[in-house]
Amino acid sequence: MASVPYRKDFPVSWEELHRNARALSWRLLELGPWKGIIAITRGGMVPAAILARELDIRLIDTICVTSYDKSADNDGAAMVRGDLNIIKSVEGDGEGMILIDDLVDTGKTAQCVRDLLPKAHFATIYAKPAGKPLVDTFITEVSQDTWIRFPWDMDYAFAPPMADR
Ligand SMILES: O=P(O)(O)OC[C@H]1O[C@H](OP(=O)(O)OP(=O)(O)O)[C@H](O)[C@@H]1O
Ligand SMILES: Nc1nc2[nH]cnc2c(=O)[nH]1
Ligand SMILES: [Mg+2]
Repeated sequence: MASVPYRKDFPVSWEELHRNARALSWRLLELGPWKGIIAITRGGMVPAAILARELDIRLIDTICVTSYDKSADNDGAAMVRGDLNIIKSVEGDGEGMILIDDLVDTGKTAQCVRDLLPKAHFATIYAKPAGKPLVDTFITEVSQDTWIRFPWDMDYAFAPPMADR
């Protein structure tokens, strides 16, 4: 699929993220029982912590991945996509495990981790259309041309009046 330019900015607050992660927990609670959670670093770690609390899961593992070339600049939306690199994987096929990430965009990360852990239940908070078919459970769909800004990537800053923008 040809890459889609990001035209819209979608800032997410801590409160909104927490609410969505709890909504995801409700859905997953109905689908359990679960043996544990595998968080896809780094974006999957905060959702994993919230799921673990709500589902009373103590077994949390990580699959450690880098995908975007951080050399372009520090703004994710402007970053150049690089090859996916698995720094650390998980033993087994993922059976009984929730595999969690913050979002699925092109589906490149999802495809890679699904190939490694084919029996895991892959869940995300946000999904864009290109990656949506690879996700078993997600909460909120956003358009392909939207860049989601997570609370851990943002700081409080002055916003100029709309008339001045
Ligand atoms: O569907 P894709 O196009 O593969 O994009 C989705 C992935 O991109 C982001 O991670 P990123 O690689 O930016 O790293 P991070 O989680 O460490 O921030 C996000 O957390 C997903 O893991
Ligand atoms: N923060 C963030 N990272 C991404 N990686 C791929 N798509 C996105 C996105 O929309 N937001
Ligand atoms: Mg990620």
